[in-house]
Amino acid sequence: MGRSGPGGHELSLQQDSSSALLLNHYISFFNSLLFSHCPSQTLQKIRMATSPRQLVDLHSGVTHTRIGIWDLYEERGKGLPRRPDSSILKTIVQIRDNMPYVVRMFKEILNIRRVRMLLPSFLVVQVLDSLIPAVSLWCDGQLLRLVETMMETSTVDTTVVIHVAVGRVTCAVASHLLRHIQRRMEIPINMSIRQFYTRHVFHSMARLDLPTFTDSAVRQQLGFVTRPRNMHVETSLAWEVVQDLASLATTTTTMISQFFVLFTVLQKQQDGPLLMILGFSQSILRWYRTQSSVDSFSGMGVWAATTTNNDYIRMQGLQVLTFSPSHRKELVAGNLSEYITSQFCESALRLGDDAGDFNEVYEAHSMRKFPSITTILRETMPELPQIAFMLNAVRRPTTVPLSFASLQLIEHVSDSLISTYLSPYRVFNLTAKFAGLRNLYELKNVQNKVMDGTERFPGNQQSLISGISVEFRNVSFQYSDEERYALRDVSFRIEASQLCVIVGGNGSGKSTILKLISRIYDPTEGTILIDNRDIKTFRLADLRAAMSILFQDYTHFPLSIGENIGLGNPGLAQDDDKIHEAAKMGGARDFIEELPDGFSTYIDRPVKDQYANLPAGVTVADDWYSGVRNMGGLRTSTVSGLSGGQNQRLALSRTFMRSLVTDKDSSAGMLVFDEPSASLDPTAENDLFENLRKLKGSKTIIFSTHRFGNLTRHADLILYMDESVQEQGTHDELLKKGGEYARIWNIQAKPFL
Ligand SMILES: Nc1ncnc2c1ncn2[C@@H]1O[C@H](COP(=O)(O)OP(=O)(O)OP(=O)(O)O)[C@@H](O)[C@H]1O
Repeated sequence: MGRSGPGGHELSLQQDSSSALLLNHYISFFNSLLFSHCPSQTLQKIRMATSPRQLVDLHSGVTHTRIGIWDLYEERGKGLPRRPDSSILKTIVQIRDNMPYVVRMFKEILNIRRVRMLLPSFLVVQVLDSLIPAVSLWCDGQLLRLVETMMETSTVDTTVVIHVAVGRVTCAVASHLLRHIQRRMEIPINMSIRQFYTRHVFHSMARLDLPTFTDSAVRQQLGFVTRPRNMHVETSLAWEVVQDLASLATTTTTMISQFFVLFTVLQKQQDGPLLMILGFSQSILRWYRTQSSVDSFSGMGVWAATTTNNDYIRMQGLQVLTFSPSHRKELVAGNLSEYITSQFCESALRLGDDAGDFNEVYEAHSMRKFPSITTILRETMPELPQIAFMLNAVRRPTTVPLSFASLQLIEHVSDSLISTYLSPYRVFNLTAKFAGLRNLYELKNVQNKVMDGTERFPGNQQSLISGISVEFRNVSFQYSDEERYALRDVSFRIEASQLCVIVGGNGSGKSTILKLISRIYDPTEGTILIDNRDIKTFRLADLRAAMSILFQDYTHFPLSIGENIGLGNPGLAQDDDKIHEAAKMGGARDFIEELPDGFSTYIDRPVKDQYANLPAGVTVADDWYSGVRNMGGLRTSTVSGLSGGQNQRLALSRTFMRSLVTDKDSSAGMLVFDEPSASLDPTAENDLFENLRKLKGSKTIIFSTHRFGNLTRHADLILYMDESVQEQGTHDELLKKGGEYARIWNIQAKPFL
């Protein structure tokens, strides 16, 4: 367990391992009793696990501690700030900087009619509520006076007793009523504010392009603004700020009024000042005790923990494999259950019971140490005022009951005072919320990375009828944070109304070309020309309206099937006839019409029906709910999963929405398909190719695929990709060339022709 210099570390670990070998045989034996459901041969295979604990200096300042299966590395003395930007000065500066956003928020929410009507009344009710503790304290003070008179004269003043009783009951009833009224007003205020800011955030987010939306800094900004703030009630950030500020103001009112009452009550008491000092110092010492214990963990400084224990890592992996629904299909089909159970048991036995997650293991480890003298002293300090009180009581025993009651009263007030004003969390919380408000307002100023152009496209709408030309000139592209180039020095030209098929292996850059054509990204180097002009000069909205793109990783929107298709052309998204026509073109109409709600069916409805708490084992389909479900027309579920091919037909229908509805309405001059036929059955694939061949000559079609088949033979241009364009030409030219394209064609397509 001793320290050693660098290099001695591994050696001493091994020594410890061997000395623990015998012990672990016994551990394994006991474990075998525990894990009796594990196969017997498992037990024979068990090797020894050791949990040596060592403290070894790796290099100056960094210590390594072995805690069970975990390796903890600490850089002592290099304290991390307890919270980022936690200095008082920084906090004040942050609050000052963010104040304009808070003022703006107040102005805006007061423009909402319902809020303008309810918020002032809400604040008045809150202030009234905050005065109740002072009234209640006054009643307590009257009780103290009663005790005092009782001790002096041995009589009880019944009028005071009645006053106190009535006062207390009134306080309780008033408090309950005021809270009820607050809650009643709070819900509609919150709903109105939330609606207002949801619209604001929705607009700011919907306009973001892909590189900006996926940028980590933007995601952080979005996260703070959009994450659900409360598990049960979805409150808005703005409302939280209002609530926090109001609560700060009302707590201050409570404190001042309580102080005033306390002062009035105690000034008539002989040892009042002493009791004040004792009561407050007790609260401060108690606060200090809790603060110090909060400090102790962060006092560890910079640290990191890891485990290299294969058994532990594998056990975690096996648990995920077993409990996650996403692996269940393969687990069952692969007949894996017996194997993974035996593997899990083996690893569990080797590990023993002391392996757990780092926090648990660390806690167990730190509990072994005895508390230090300073910790014990710190724990006992809050008792000192009580001792002083008792010493004083010995001097004047007759005042004990009254002084004791007063002391309790003072402590109650001082405890809540200190926890309110000395709590750093409250201040930091408010500062963080102010910063969140700033993020919320700044969201609409986030600049998209793909800059918009200024020129209209096309200059003449009629020109789209004969397609769009595309040219890549020495284009290279790197995804952000990737070292590798996805495309390197790519050059080609597709003339207007040509059919171009891009082929190549996985990761060869086919999809990336399509993303650059639609300006999802801009090239890192080189230029893309559309109709002989730099693509960056055109307005993005025009460019995208002139193209119809089907991405490989097509997703369904959480909307109805009809709207999913309709959104292929937002201008016609409400036109049912066109949607049906597009569905027919995509080969989806027949199966959609068989669905329970036809084109109105949701594949995965974003709002779930609510049912009374289901007892274990009872499903929604059971009789209990049939009455309400039949009456309300509730369905057991939305459409349960579509096949891969049906999904692809929906995707094609969405693409056809823009391009093929009717020639008159069609605004797209270019159709771009990224591997659209992989899951289609042969008939559907054939229908698709027929449709595309018919369009040849009137629209530019770019089609990316792994499959060398019918379409490549009809292509005006084939690009064979592997990071850059390896071969290009027509089918016959490339076959004649006898390169990679010809080789793969011979393997893949020729035997079927
Ligand atoms: N969003 C991304 N972020 C980082 N790298 C990416 C991203 N998308 C693709 N890549 C990388 O860029 C390269 C080209 O990918 P691309 O998707 O263009 O290939 P592909 O030819 O379409 O492949 P496949 O046939 O498998 O669909 C690959 O190395 C891939 O890993």
